[in-house]
Amino acid sequence: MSTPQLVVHRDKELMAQAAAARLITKIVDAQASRGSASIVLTGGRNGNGLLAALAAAPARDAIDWARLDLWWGDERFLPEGDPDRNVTQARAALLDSVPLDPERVHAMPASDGPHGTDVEAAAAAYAKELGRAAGPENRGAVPAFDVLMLGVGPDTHVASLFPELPAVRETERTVVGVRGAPKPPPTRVTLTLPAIRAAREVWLLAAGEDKANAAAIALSGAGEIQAPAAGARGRSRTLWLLDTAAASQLPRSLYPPATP
Ligand SMILES: O=C(O)[C@H](O)[C@@H](O)[C@H](O)[C@H](O)COP(=O)(O)O
Repeated sequence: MSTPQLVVHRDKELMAQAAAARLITKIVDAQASRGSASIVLTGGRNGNGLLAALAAAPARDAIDWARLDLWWGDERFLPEGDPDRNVTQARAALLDSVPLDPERVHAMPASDGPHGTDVEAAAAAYAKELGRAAGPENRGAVPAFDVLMLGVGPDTHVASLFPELPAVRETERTVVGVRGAPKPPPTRVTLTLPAIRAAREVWLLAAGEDKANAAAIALSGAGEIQAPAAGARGRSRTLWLLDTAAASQLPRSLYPPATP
């Protein structure tokens, strides 16, 4: 697993624009080398801010939208179309305005879908969908996502992996249901750390003063059960994208980088 690298931007707007530019390049490169790209989206203000910046970026149409798979790191287990669902917000920010292949937009199940309110059945169905998309080189578990993005919560949660709750301790399953999440809504579906770590690159997004403590804890050697963001690592790259406010409490040894 890769060691985190940090990129600190002046403010959250610039962070969103720079991350969107970075994502366009990643997708175009993956499509050039492998024929298609697979990206895992995150909810939250920063994840949606990035999608809105991508929608406004002139270079966005360098992406071949029909050869892009979109997955989600977590979802609030609510009815289809609920404004609080991550997929609803992503559609409004970007997805509805680009020519994606609907078959390749892998939204997590809604609470009024085929599994009803059974969140574990919904999680198992998503795990199966991921398994179908995974090549044999990935042992059938999850695809080797090109980029998996995660917003970081003020309590160091990522996806719906909250400190000390059972989901963050999962070592076998790739997707689990969450009940009793400290942030509403309490019922959610989430990728687990093993699924997150299958990604080539993991990008953690943190902007604002309320993230400063979480970033400092997660980047200072905390354990992943207490600080889930600390366990979110990519196979070849782990990138923390921060604004100066979120970076303000990082240990001096991490930021600014030491000069040679
Ligand atoms: O499911 C949720 O309740 C949110 O999506 C949450 O997980 C969010 O991603 C982080 O708290 C970061 O949020 P911001 O990017 O809004 O700071």
